[in-house]
Amino acid sequence: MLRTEGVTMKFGGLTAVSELSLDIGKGEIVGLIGPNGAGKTTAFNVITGVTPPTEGKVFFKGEDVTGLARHQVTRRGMARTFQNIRLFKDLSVLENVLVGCHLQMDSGLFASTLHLPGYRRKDREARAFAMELLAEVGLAGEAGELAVSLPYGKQRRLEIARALATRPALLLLDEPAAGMNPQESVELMHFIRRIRDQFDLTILLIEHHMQVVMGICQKLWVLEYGVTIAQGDPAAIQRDPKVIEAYLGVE
Ligand SMILES: Nc1ncnc2c1ncn2[C@@H]1O[C@H](COP(=O)(O)OP(=O)(O)OP(=O)(O)O)[C@@H](O)[C@H]1O
Repeated sequence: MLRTEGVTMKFGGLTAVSELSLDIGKGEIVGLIGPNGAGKTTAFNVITGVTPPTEGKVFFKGEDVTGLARHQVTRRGMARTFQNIRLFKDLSVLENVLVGCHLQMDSGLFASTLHLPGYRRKDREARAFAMELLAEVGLAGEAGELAVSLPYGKQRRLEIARALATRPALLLLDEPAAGMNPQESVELMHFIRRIRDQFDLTILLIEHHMQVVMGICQKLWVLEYGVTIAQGDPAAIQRDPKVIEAYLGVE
């Protein structure tokens, strides 16, 4: 589903990501972990087309998507959430999800401005789909409220619903458990597994919360200063001396 070949990202003299080679199969839940500043978010930015890599290639569903713009990557079925929640604060919960739906709709500005019949039908369908997604993430009752009025955990779910609205095959989650208590984290694990099954997703997540990482990821890549220091299943990673020293030891 997703493969990167020797992806390197340099900012001036700093190598934020060095020769990262990921290989993620359809339906897998995979974790990208490492201490602060290890290059995880930079890797997400390269994969999702925010910045082209300095070197290396990104393949998505077998296609070379290196250097494509963000909207082109979205169209091909990749969606993400952000470490710092990025919702449209002045829009309602429903409208936030509709933004995601419209990113995937192919009617142009012309049709939408003139409110042509085809557009109106698509708009109705988008609203129905958005309401379905809100029901899935447990926010149907809050559809008309302002996004900013939701408590933190619900804003995270809304961000995921908006990402799902683009009908992705691959979902990238940047620290989905950030700021959650242990009970919320357990619920989040069930939630992530459920949406993976229900929406036929492949999931790549960045997470510091070890209980979540070890609980749901089938495979892990561990970065330190941009370098991949370990890769494998959670049990092997937990035993890896380099990982213990670099990361788990300081938890
Ligand atoms: N646009 C940029 N310009 C210059 N340096 C950058 C830029 N983006 C990231 N960096 C640097 O690249 C390194 C990796 O940062 P990145 O945010 O990818 O790490 P991270 O693993 O996501 O960290 P965290 O867990 O704190 O989010 C850091 O040293 C950071 O300061």
